[in-house]
Amino acid sequence: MRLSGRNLTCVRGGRQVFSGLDVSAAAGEALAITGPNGAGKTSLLRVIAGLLVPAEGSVALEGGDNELSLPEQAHYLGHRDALKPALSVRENLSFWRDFLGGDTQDTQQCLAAVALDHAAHLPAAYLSAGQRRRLSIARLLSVRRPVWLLDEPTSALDAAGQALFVGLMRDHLAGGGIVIAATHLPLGLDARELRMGGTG
Ligand SMILES: Nc1ncnc2c1ncn2[C@@H]1O[C@H](COP(=O)(O)OP(=O)(O)OP(=O)(O)O)[C@@H](O)[C@H]1O
Repeated sequence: MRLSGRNLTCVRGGRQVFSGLDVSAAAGEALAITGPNGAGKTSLLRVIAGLLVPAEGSVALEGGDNELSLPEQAHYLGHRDALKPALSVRENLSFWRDFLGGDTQDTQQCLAAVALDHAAHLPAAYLSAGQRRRLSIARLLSVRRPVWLLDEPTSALDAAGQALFVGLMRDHLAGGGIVIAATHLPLGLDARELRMGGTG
């Protein structure tokens, strides 16, 4: 399996954010997208996730499931944790698992994997920033998808949370998954780097 984007150009608000960009990652590989604020890291992730249409170029996943589109085979973990504050931790995760569908996993086990099982009954509104991030990470586990697109995934995580997440990324890579992460911090695992330049 290989994800490849060719000759990608992204225009936002009438301004070219990047152009002629190639990006690729093979099964079992982590790619760290780095660069200064405004370089276009989030924009690139959103193009790969199918949330932004590139002005030029295209992205494809070779060797994936031919019946599914790339966005259907990818998780996008953005800056903001997409949680419903009035729902409990468990209900939030169940919602995402049912919404995303496909190869679903046991909710309680996913919460245990991010050390949130003790808080399963709490409304998401009560969670700390780090706990909200852990719940978002549990979404990656609740439905198996080969491509993880992560925007600053370790923001708000404490040292234990970062170590836990590194372990989950390693497991995902060992299972033939792909990780593409926009980050200002080292990912904590072997990763190829794609450095994006600032455009001022
Ligand atoms: N909705 C939008 N409309 C217009 N311009 C936008 C929009 N979203 C982002 N941009 C612009 O696109 C450029 C790239 O933004 P992007 O968020 O991709 O950068 P980034 O590298 O992820 O930055 P950071 O490190 O600060 O997260 C910025 O100049 C930003 O102002």
